[in-house]
Amino acid sequence: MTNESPEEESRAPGGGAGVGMGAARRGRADDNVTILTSSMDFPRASRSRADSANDAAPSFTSSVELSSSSLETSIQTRIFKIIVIGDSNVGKTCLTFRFTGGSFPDKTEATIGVDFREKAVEIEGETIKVQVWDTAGQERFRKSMVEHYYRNVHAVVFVYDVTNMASYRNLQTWIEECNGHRVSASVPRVLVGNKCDLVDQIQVPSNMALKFADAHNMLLFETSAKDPKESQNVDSIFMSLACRLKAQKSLLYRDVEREEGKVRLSQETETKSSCPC
Ligand SMILES: Nc1nc2c(ncn2[C@@H]2O[C@H](COP(=O)(O)OP(=O)(O)OP(=O)(O)O)[C@@H](O)[C@H]2O)c(=O)[nH]1
Repeated sequence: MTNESPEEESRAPGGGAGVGMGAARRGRADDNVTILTSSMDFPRASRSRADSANDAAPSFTSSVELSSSSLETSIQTRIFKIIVIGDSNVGKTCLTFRFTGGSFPDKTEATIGVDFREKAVEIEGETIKVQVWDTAGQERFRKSMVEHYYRNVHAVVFVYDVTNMASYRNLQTWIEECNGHRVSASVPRVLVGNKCDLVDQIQVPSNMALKFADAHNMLLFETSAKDPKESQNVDSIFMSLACRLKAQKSLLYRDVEREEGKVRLSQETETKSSCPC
């Protein structure tokens, strides 16, 4: 299956990985992509209890219950699960907040376990729910949850802080953790350098990050969850993944049809080429 090699599709237009406060992606006017609802912030019981990692488990359970209560909607609407991974304090919560809520949170606390946020978007006429899992960066708040993060994941966003070289160096560890949980190579991954608004404090040069992204077949986004001018670029991180996932699924449908001996491509496959992402 051609789109089972995300490496090719992950390149920014023009061949190389995209970089530079989203310049490569800004030109992609989302003509075929509409954000339908502002956001849905799932109950965040986990934030109020910082005592132990085990406290995170009830929070997860309550979110699962919420999901099953909206089963009817889920049957009609595809859900893409995207997890956001990286060191503590790199801005994972702020990025997910910016995408799902359109704003920068006044105050954040360390994520305990996981927070879920969801946003409905329309891509080529199909409504898709992008479910973002904002994971804890601190080891002590991750322990009991890691298996849940990676289960049935559709895409992964690796985040580092451009003003913190250690957070960049640690990316290798996060990638190893991801691979260690048997996340398939066909699961799209992107790299995000956050806090680009702090121009005087940048420690991670773009070309270094670009090489790393290239070596791992990832698209690179350098952006800022804080800078409102970057909000479209933050949206592009998640929308590019949603578009790729939609395209992948379309090809899967096509392959099923082939197996059944049908030659004609499904309509969804035919519309793939018009996806702006
Ligand atoms: N200047 C600047 N600060 C940011 C940006 N994004 C996040 N921050 C700040 O960085 C700090 C950490 O942000 P979080 O989003 O909570 O970090 P996190 O990666 O979710 O941290 P954990 O939950 O511990 O894993 C907060 O003080 C944010 O206000 C950004 O783009 N620019």
